[in-house]
Amino acid sequence: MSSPTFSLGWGIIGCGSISARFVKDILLDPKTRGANDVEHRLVAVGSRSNEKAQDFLGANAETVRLSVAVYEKYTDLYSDKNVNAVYIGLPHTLHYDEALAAIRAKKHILCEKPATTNAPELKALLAAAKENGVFFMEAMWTRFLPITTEVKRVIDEGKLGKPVVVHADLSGNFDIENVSTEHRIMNPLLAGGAILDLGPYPLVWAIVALFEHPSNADQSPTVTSSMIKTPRTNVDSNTSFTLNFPKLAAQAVLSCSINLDSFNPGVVIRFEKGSIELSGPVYRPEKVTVRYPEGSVPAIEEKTFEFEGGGWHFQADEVARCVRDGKLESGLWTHRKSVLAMEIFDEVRKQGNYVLPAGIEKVT
Ligand SMILES: NC(=O)C1=CN([C@@H]2O[C@H](COP(=O)(O)OP(=O)(O)OC[C@H]3O[C@@H](n4cnc5c(N)ncnc54)[C@H](OP(=O)(O)O)[C@@H]3O)[C@@H](O)[C@H]2O)C=CC1
Ligand SMILES: O=C1OC[C@@H](O)[C@H](O)[C@H]1O
Repeated sequence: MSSPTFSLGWGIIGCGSISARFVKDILLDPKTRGANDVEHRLVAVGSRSNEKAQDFLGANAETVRLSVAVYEKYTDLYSDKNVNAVYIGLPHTLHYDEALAAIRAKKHILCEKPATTNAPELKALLAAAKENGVFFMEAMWTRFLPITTEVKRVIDEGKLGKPVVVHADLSGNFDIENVSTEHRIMNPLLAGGAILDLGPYPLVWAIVALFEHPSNADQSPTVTSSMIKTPRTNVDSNTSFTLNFPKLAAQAVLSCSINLDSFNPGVVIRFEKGSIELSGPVYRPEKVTVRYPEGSVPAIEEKTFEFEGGGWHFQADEVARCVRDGKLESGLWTHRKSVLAMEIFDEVRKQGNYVLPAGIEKVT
């Protein structure tokens, strides 16, 4: 007899752009992606504006047919007994306060990237999650894509030998000469700039290929970085950071920009005996090209990954499975990896002298 499907009730905080994409994905039938064991219910949304929440629900053909509670105060959503897990879709600087409030209300958490504004905030959140016995995961959706599982398979198979260098970039053109200085990408009060918004994606590929490598033995890399800031608001427009993994004798050369389009391939992982290239946006690559050592048959292998939806649902399935199984963290995107990411970003900001306005970092 097959096990019953586990159903997770979601409360969404913030009716902005990424929340809309996440909701659209979780309302797709999980069977379209081969997930027969979990399903998702949209139970409630929290927005500072009731009108905006109604528009948010009205914009999605699926949600108009559902009965979804709307809360104008985020804290009221945390008290809704029907909400099992809260998705935090707010600008970076609000992740800490809102996740903490939801944790204290005993809700499981999926929190957008970067998990917090700095590492001390994240460590405090994780301690609170542990104390309250709730699951917490940073929404690093790229780690849960089928293409990422394939990249791991190729690395683990060992035909390419040891990884030596990872090159990865994520750029996005936000028209920074003209966009409002209030926009979250420009506004220092919302920790704007490239490193915290786009940096998590080149970094995830360094974590997949190098940090997770068994020979790295869980060692944190050393960090060297450089930043250019936009004179309009002094947030970083272009940042490069290099990570050295001494145990592996391997390096990641990573970058992110908010004033350029992305380029292809955005990720190249070079090994002793071959390479892996990923094309398409580095947050959701579509094609993987593996170049095997000379004489291999085949010498080159290409695979394209397609699925229904945007790809944010795979991480939601992970949350549902972990909650079902009583886990407090994911085994794939662990607390350790989120803390590592925040520690790297803290160091990059320190070396680039990117100081956030007083009071923005709630724990220092
Ligand atoms: N995983 C992914 O692919 C992506 C992740 N992100 C991450 O998601 C987060 C949100 O980004 P995004 O959805 O693009 O941002 P948006 O600006 O589109 O939405 C953020 C929402 O937060 C709420 N909010 C509450 N307080 C504020 C405030 N002071 N200023 C602005 N908004 C506020 C608003 O919702 P309301 O008014 O309804 O309360 C707003 O709509 C970021 O941390 C970003 O890194 C972003 C894009 C893609
Ligand atoms: O997570 C993200 O991915 C895509 C980018 O355009 C966006 O700014 C960022 O937050």
